[in-house]
Amino acid sequence: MGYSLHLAHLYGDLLNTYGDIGNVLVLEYYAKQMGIEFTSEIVSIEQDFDEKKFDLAFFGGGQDFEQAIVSKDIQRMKESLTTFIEDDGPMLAICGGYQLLGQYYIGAHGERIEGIHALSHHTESQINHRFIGDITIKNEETGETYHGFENHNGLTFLGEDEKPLGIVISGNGNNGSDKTEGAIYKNVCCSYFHGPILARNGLLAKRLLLAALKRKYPNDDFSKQEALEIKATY
Ligand SMILES: NC(=O)CC[C@H](N)C(=O)O
Repeated sequence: MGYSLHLAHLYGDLLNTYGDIGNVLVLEYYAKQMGIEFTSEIVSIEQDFDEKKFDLAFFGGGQDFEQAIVSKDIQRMKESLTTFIEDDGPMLAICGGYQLLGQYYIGAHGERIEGIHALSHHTESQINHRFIGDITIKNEETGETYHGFENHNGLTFLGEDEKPLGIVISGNGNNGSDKTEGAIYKNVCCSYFHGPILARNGLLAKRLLLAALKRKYPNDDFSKQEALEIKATY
């Protein structure tokens, strides 16, 4: 049987800090090795997100200026994106995208940039400071270590129903104080990692692809795809 996955690249023309689009290329790269036909399309300003059309979604990072534009437009998609997430749709959200899935983000000039409230975290602002540099974290459940580069003003605080993507080994992470980095809620995976995150952490790409396959083809056996070996690339 031939497998296919179709990805929504949310605001891919506006939010693409440090080549976040590379995450889509990496998903395509591993999908090919797993025998999956992989396609993607950008869903942006004034377009609709049809939750039945997509098997996974990617939402990249951006600067406050672009984020404010996206914040206004994305409220139209609040319902369909929330339905997708609650229905176990796999999604990867980075930095600005991560912030916009949550309650709100206070920008560098104190402005409130509204999120879609699909996830329970919220993001405050640092005063005249950014977290910039290399970062390493470890996911406590899988034991996997992830490497990346962070550059953000926002200080994110997780909600009670969210788990961190990892515990900070070196670097700052969500807020520099509670040792958490990123968020996991259902099949949504959020992080401040640029790099792009999946180019340096192929195991995470594999997890997202497997989640999408299992959700779309619930009766199939994916042990062959699970066996795909991914070499460390960081
Ligand atoms: N790199 C980003 O996506 C940055 C997100 C946001 N503008 C911040 O500074 O926190």
